[in-house]
Amino acid sequence: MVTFPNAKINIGLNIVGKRPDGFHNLESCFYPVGWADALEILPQTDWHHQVVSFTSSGLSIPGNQDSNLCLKAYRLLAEDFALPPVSIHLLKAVPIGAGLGGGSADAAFTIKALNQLFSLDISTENQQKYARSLGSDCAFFIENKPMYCFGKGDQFEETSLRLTGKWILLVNPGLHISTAEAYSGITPRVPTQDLRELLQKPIGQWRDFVKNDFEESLFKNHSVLPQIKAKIYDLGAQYASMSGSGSTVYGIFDHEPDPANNFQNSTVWKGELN
Ligand SMILES: C[C@@](CO)(OP(=O)(O)O)[C@H](O)COP(=O)(O)OP(=O)(O)OC[C@H]1O[C@@H](n2ccc(N)nc2=O)[C@H](O)[C@@H]1O
Ligand SMILES: Nc1ncnc2c1ncn2[C@@H]1O[C@H](COP(=O)(O)OP(=O)(O)O)[C@@H](O)[C@H]1O
Repeated sequence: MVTFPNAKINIGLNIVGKRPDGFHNLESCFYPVGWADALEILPQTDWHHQVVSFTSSGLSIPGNQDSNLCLKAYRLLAEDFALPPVSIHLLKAVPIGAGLGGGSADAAFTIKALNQLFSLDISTENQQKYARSLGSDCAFFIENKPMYCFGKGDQFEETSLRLTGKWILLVNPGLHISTAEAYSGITPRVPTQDLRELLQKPIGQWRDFVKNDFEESLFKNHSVLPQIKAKIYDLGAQYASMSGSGSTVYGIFDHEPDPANNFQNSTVWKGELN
């Protein structure tokens, strides 16, 4: 089976408080985008095949293969189900440590693929429970549709926000910002305006109201980030922001953008939103 674990963007991201478990409570709208890895999971009938093998190609993934989130997801399900041996191959295309949730998507799509491949009959809710234990934004990718998220980013409320047909431009300057590092630069605060209400305003007004709390500290330390954001607005974006804990900056357009030579040394992706 081949599936395509896609990235997400954060539209608005408020870090509202620190939790007793050391994590932070946040409020954000998570929106799926088309930039994706390719994940192949093949059942192995060969009796001497090891229980699970993992290989990857494309972008190189930091850390050893054994800690890959796809393997972690397999092993997690194997605690509760008699899973047949499989070989997993991941073609990594979504930048890593980029605020796009790429690793979390791989984990969630592994859970979904194993569930389907072996007819495990795990409910959506229980798939989300498994995903939650692998990463805070992992559960989002089980349903993989626009959601207002809160708690650790692992609790959801339906949103009517749809940007179908709009264009998105994603610019990743290759700066690896670890999520833990980004959170350490934040002073949490409860926002004065409810993000759900702000997102009901016309998209052209979001610029003044819809904020990503990580921008303040990270833009100070990494000047390339505000430069990219300004260029995206220059290209005619209706709204631009950094996604998650960075370093990807995105723009939403009502037409196909032409990034031309504006973003040398960055990886650029564009596509239509669903
Ligand atoms: C910032 C966000 C916003 O969407 O996205 P990304 O930038 O990673 O895409 C998420 O909160 C990232 O979630 P995720 O990447 O799954 O985080 P995890 O692996 O669970 O945690 C990594 C580290 O980030 C910090 N962390 C994470 C989530 C959270 N709600 N509070 C935290 O303080 C903790 O220090 C934790 O050890
Ligand atoms: N399949 C995977 N894809 C990307 N990163 C992975 C994967 N498996 C494990 N990781 C680890 O997760 C880290 C990326 O997590 P994070 O900083 O939250 O980035 P992202 O924004 O891509 O979710 C990497 O440093 C890497 O060591």
